[in-house]
Amino acid sequence: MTSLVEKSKKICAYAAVDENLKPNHKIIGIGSGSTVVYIAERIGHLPNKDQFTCIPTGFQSKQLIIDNKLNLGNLEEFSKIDIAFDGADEIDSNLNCIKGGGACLLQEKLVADSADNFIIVADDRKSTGVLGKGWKKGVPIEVVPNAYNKILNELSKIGGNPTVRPGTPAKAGPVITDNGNFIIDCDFGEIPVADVKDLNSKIKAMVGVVETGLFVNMAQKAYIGNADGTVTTVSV
Ligand SMILES: O=C(CO)[C@H](O)[C@H](O)COP(=O)(O)O
Repeated sequence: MTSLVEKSKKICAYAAVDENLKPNHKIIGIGSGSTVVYIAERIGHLPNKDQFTCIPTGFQSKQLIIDNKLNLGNLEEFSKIDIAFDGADEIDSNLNCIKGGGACLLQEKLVADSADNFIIVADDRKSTGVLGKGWKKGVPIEVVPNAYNKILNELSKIGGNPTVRPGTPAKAGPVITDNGNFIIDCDFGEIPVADVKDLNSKIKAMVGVVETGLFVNMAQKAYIGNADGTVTTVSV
């Protein structure tokens, strides 16, 4: 039986596609995770699906595009994306997000940054208003492998509690991203909305950091699927 959470992922994803994908859109960014599965599914059901080229944010995303028989593109060829849809691990009241729970944050941020419209889809557990309130695993940070120890020290110095994400039990040693890097998850406790941008800049300034999972002022809209079957839309 489909769980309420799964249903809420589906309704928000379907609503996001139905209300935002326009006839003039040609290039679509497809994010990663379990909620965007329904984004690809919905686009795959459209009679005009052949008019779109979809840009993936990682291995799983690429498979979603292929499985739904959508046209697959890449950022090298299409550097300007009309609209991108993605999930989130947590969303604050300004639509800043923590992303990277699935270790795809670098490609996700590249696609979001290239998109004219960036739409978040998530079930209502993710919309807490303050980053770090519900998502307790920390901010995902992609780092060059041989810099991890240096960056662990630097993150501790700015008040974080960092750990290298383990690949166990599937793999001994750290998770390796689609880009061949490590992920550090760094808990900063609750991050006030006014502090998110500054924290992101501090982490980005550390040499060896490739990208952070803090998506600051990137999303224009979020579609939140509620357990009662309704969808809440938030815009900035
Ligand atoms: O950032 C991500 C992957 O890196 C995902 O978008 C995020 O983890 C949300 O996933 P889900 O829709 O399964 O909750």
